[in-house]
Amino acid sequence: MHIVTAKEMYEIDRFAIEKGGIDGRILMENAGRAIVDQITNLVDNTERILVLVGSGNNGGDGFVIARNLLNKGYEVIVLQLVADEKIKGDAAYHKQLFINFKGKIQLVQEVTVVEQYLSNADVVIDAMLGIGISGEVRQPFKQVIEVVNKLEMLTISVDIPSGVPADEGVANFTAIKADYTFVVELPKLSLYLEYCSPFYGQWRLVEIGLPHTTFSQDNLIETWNQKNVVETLPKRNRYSHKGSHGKGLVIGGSHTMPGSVAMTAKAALRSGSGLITVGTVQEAIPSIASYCMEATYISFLSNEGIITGLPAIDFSSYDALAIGMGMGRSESTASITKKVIVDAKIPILIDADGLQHIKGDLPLIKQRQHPTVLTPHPGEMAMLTGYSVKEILTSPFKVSKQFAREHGVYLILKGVHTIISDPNGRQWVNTTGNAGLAKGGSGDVLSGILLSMMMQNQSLNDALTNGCFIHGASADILVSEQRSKQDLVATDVIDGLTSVFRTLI
Ligand SMILES: NC(=O)C1=CN([C@@H]2O[C@H](COP(=O)(O)OP(=O)(O)OC[C@H]3O[C@@H](n4cnc5c(N)ncnc54)[C@H](O)[C@@H]3O)[C@@H](O)[C@H]2O)[C@H](O)CC1
Ligand SMILES: [K+]
Repeated sequence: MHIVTAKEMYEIDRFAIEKGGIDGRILMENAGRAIVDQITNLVDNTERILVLVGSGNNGGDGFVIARNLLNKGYEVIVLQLVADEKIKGDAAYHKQLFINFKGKIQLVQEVTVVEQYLSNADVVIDAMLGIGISGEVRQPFKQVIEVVNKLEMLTISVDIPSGVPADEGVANFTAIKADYTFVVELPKLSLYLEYCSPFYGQWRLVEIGLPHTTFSQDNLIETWNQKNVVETLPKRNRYSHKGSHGKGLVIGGSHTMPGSVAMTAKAALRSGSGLITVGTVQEAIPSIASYCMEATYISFLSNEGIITGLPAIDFSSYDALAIGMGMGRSESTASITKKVIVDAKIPILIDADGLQHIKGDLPLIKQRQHPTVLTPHPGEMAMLTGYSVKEILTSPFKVSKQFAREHGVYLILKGVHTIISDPNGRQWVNTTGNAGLAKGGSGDVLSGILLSMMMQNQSLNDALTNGCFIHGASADILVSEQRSKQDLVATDVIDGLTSVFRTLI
């Protein structure tokens, strides 16, 4: 499903009205009624409802909601926070309908008066500001937002919690902290920004009759969900053999960090790879092999438990490789990473310490004729780009698209909402995963799943989006059935893969 910016949402709206011929007042009616259907599941009609409306169409939705709740026997008051003349067009039409239906509207701009009304209500519907917000929230909205947040009453936002920007790039704002948000037709970008999404509370889309098209193909951002995985993940052929599912190489590990490559290898095997070989230091092989008996091993030259030399490897005998996990950050591991980037004429995934090593070698990556996948978390992304972590979290879509295009890489920016970008600038947001994954080793497991997916018979975009989905889905199933976010560890996520493959896909 497309994720839209405010500009794209307005384009779709304009298309529906101007080319499609649908009346904007009907869209507003549809929005309000669809949201009322949701509200009636949450609130019973003995509760007193206060609807806060602003000057735009978000306020217009508020009038439709108020009228339809009134029709259903709810006690509703609308507090209009702007002067009458500010309410125009479709919103004015629906305001008039509410009046005709004997609805009560109070024009209030004093925050103390708003506070009195709030103290006599059980539920507040926030229809102050929608996707049309620009700049900092002005008065009286700012104070009203602060009062609503302080009271901690059930708060339901229309389309977007008032004050939250629709798009990325705005780091500081004052906004309603909603319990529920009913998002009109398509998800807005800010739903997938970790500093904005908590404001939405629980959210759901409501359909109002708009087409799900976006017009600027340049900016395609989509969610990747179970339906997409089911459609794209290749089925295992009855007549396939181990060679049909990929032969992968994992390079990394050190004497003090054997677990990382062990988890990558095991996760790759548990996600369908045919054969996995681990290239690591001699000292680490016995412990890794006892955990991952299905893999084969290449012993790398080492000194004090750190890889120092790359043996002769025929990279062309592998379908893909992953490098960097637990490798350490020495000069020798840096030069090995560089050599692999140049010599291996196969798809490569670079993670963890490998990412630290490539900062100065990005031109080498651009020259590669085979795909390169980078899997940074925001801290590593900051290291690679020179932006601060805050800047990356404020504009993760823009920063990752720019980077993927500029360096010709597939980029997986890991986070609460992992963003997958391809070298053409297309982007997807993963929809699975939970806070239980914020632990050491999660990234190693993800790398293994991705390596495996890269070797199956699917496009690289599908492989990476499917891999991210499967990783998060394993954690989600575990947390809902046997583990908690507290005790979940990375190896559980490998064990949980079986539930994902058996039940979800
Ligand atoms: N197709 C759709 O998506 C539909 C959406 N609907 C709803 O309409 C809003 C968007 O409406 P719009 O009139 O464009 O903007 P807003 O209501 O969000 O607000 C504009 C309003 O607010 C004033 N304003 C702007 N910035 C600020 C600020 N910083 N502080 C205070 N006031 C501000 C501005 O002057 C305008 O008057 C969308 O979210 C949906 O809820 C339709 O109902 C159905 C179709
Ligand atoms: K709102």
